[in-house]
Amino acid sequence: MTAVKISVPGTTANIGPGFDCLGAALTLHNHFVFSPLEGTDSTLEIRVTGLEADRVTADESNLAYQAFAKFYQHLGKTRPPVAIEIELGVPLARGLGSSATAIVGGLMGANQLAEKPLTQAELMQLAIEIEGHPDNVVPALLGGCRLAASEGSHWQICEIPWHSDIVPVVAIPDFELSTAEARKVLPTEYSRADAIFNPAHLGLLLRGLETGNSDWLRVGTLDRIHQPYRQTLIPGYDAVRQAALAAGAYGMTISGAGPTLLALSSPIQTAEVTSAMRTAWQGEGITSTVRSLQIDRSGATVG
Ligand SMILES: Nc1ncnc2c1ncn2[C@@H]1O[C@H](COP(=O)(O)OP(=O)(O)OP(=O)(O)O)[C@@H](O)[C@H]1O
Ligand SMILES: N[C@@H](CCO)C(=O)O
Repeated sequence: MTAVKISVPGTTANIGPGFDCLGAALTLHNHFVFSPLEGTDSTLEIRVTGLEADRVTADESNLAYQAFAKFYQHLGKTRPPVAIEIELGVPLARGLGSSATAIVGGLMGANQLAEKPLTQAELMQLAIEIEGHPDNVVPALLGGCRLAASEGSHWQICEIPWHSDIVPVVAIPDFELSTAEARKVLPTEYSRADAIFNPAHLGLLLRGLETGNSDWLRVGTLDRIHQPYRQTLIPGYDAVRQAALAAGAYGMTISGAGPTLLALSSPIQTAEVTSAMRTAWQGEGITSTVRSLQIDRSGATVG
């Protein structure tokens, strides 16, 4: 078997009220190459290059390898010696689904090397089990904007139309926030008012994403499940949000678990929104990279 190459897009999860169920794939990618290791005693070699490469472990604790190992454990087979090359284009622990890329990359690499015993749906199920929630791994695997809802252990996945007039602008600060930390600050119980607020706003958001209706997007990005609790972990959140809205963004949310902030903008306002978010963060003493992206339609690809 020769080497297999897998490309996996980063993602923006939640998009406001869609906590743990809605996410979209973005046009920034991590690349993985899996090669059988032959003619050596070693069972694992990992090389990481690209963005903040020194922050990713190159041993058995590596998340892409953990997913690779989980695949063989699921099949009840011994995992083969493997060399993994990882080229990072998705910033780590910033709310852009870097962990989902590693999980999807590791599972797909293993499936290819094993000559595809699992279907895409089975890989998706395993990926959701490893990540613990579907909103990053599903769009990372399938591409597009996806809503995931479970019935017992079975998942219904629905593609959400994303209007061409909506540009995702991501403002990525130069500090990390791990998903585990950002989940710790969430309450375990919510009021009835909050339980009503979120599904109403999610419905509005989905119609806003489909139609490009600016009022539905503005109101539909509001949320009471995670953002009110997490925004305190993101210095400059209020300033960047006000700047993005003043520059004409339809709405602004925390991307995934943060700290990246996601503005939804019309194409004509994108340059202004981008510059306003960068300047607002600069005013708080925080350096950021602000990029306007597109929705990745392909998901994880082989070759
Ligand atoms: N390409 C990769 N290969 C191996 N491990 C990775 C890779 N990318 C990310 N990781 C691991 O995932 C961790 C980040 O996961 P975390 O869930 O905290 O953030 P995220 O996935 O970037 O954000 P979010 O889930 O909010 O979108 C990294 O610290 C690293 O351990
Ligand atoms: N839905 C997840 C996405 C980040 O992995 C969260 O907000 O915690």
